[in-house]
Amino acid sequence: MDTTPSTPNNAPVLDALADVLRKRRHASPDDSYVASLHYKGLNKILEKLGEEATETLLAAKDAEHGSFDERQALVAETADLWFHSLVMLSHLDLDHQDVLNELARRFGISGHDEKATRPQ
Ligand SMILES: N=c1c2ncn([C@@H]3O[C@H](COP(=O)(O)OP(=O)(O)OP(=O)(O)O)[C@@H](O)[C@H]3O)c2ncn1[C@@H]1O[C@H](COP(=O)(O)O)[C@@H](O)[C@H]1O
Repeated sequence: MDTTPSTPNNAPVLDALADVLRKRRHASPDDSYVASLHYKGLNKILEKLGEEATETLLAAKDAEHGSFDERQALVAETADLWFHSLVMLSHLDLDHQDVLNELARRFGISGHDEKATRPQ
């Protein structure tokens, strides 16, 4: 039985967001945060992504033995990280579907087994 998850339509928010991000490529940077990131370019997007990654790992440490609020803060930081990752992909003419396809391709392949097949 094929247990590979189907990617189409299992993430409607991501589909809708990717559409918005594409449309913001040529929008006015004064009217849109996403357009302002595209306008400033890849280095700015990567700087934001790095900041969000750091904020996420700090939030994860707080959440490890933390309160409900600290766990919610981790969810919010992770959403910021995902969002800025999606902006990066969009800036480079990629999107979440490319990543979901790669995860689907890997699905069910043990990381240990995959690593063992790599050239030495
Ligand atoms: N999901 C998001 C989203 N998540 C986070 N952010 C923004 O990401 C920014 C970065 O957060 P920070 O707290 O790091 O910002 P900051 O520290 O004030 O930033 P700096 O000025 O210091 O660089 C904030 O302005 C957040 O509002 C988002 N901005 C937009 N979206 C989505 O993108 C769509 C398009 O947004 P606009 O382009 O603004 O219309 C929206 O409808 C949403 O669906």
